[in-house]
Amino acid sequence: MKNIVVTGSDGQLGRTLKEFAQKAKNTLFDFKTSADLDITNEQLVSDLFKNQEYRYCINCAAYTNVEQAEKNPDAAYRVNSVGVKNLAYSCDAYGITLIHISTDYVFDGEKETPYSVEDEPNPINVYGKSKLKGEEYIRKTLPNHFIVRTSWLYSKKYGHNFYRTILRKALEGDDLRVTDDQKGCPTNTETLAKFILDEIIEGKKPYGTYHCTDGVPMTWYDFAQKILNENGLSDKANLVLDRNYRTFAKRPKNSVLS
Ligand SMILES: NC(=O)C1=CN([C@@H]2O[C@H](COP(=O)(O)OP(=O)(O)OC[C@H]3O[C@@H](n4cnc5c(N)ncnc54)[C@H](O)[C@@H]3O)[C@@H](O)[C@H]2O)C=CC1
Repeated sequence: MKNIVVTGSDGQLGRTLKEFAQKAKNTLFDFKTSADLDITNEQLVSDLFKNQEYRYCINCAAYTNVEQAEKNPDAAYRVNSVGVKNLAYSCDAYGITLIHISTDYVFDGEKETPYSVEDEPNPINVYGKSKLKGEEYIRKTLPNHFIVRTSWLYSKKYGHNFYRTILRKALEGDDLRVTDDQKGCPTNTETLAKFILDEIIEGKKPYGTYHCTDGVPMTWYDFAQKILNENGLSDKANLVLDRNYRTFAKRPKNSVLS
């Protein structure tokens, strides 16, 4: 019987894993929301891991608001770096394998071709820097780890994400102003959840760093078009290419992961 704890289980990936967990055989899941377990609290993490016989920890907990992270870097580092360090230390102490999710935003976006796991990270915003620090703590302290970088993550059912926002605004009849100055691979949380459960845990992949995306590079504008097409809204919605769209945080121009 595999015993798996999922941290940050109230986010879009956590909720997708919860749905998939119902079908998993010979596996016991313990889903911890941010209210059940604050990963920034070292003592709480250690007490929980000491008293349970977990074999894996899937860390879905993160500070994911890229814009807010610029304004409140301490909060981002607390969760994405210190919180991850706490998990890595306790996983090491109690023989637990850590499956941690990271991001395409560890790269600066200057490369013309897709980023491979061997490419040198060089984040250009606080979110990316805080996530890279988390990766580094894991590599330093815990041999039995998987770091899975993904990109432009969305769920059709859960949470706040680009897919759901475009759909909602289109249905409300709002103008959709979207930029095309970044390229990445949108990734459904279902793809990532399957990769974690089927390939990493069941497939027994070797420890290390992996990239997992839906594999089709596009701009945000292309993605918006795809969402509208998929939902039969292309003719009704007013999608406008907005090259003046500015964000507070710098974003990599190309964050396509190989
Ligand atoms: N959303 C995206 O576009 C991308 C996300 N990722 C990564 O994928 C992973 C999953 O992301 P999502 O499901 O989209 O995020 P999300 O924002 O939907 O969920 C994150 C969860 O972490 C929880 N959390 C925050 N602080 C916590 C703390 N101190 N202790 C415990 N839980 C805490 C939140 O309550 C939330 O439920 C994250 O590691 C994220 O960095 C990577 C690339 C892109």
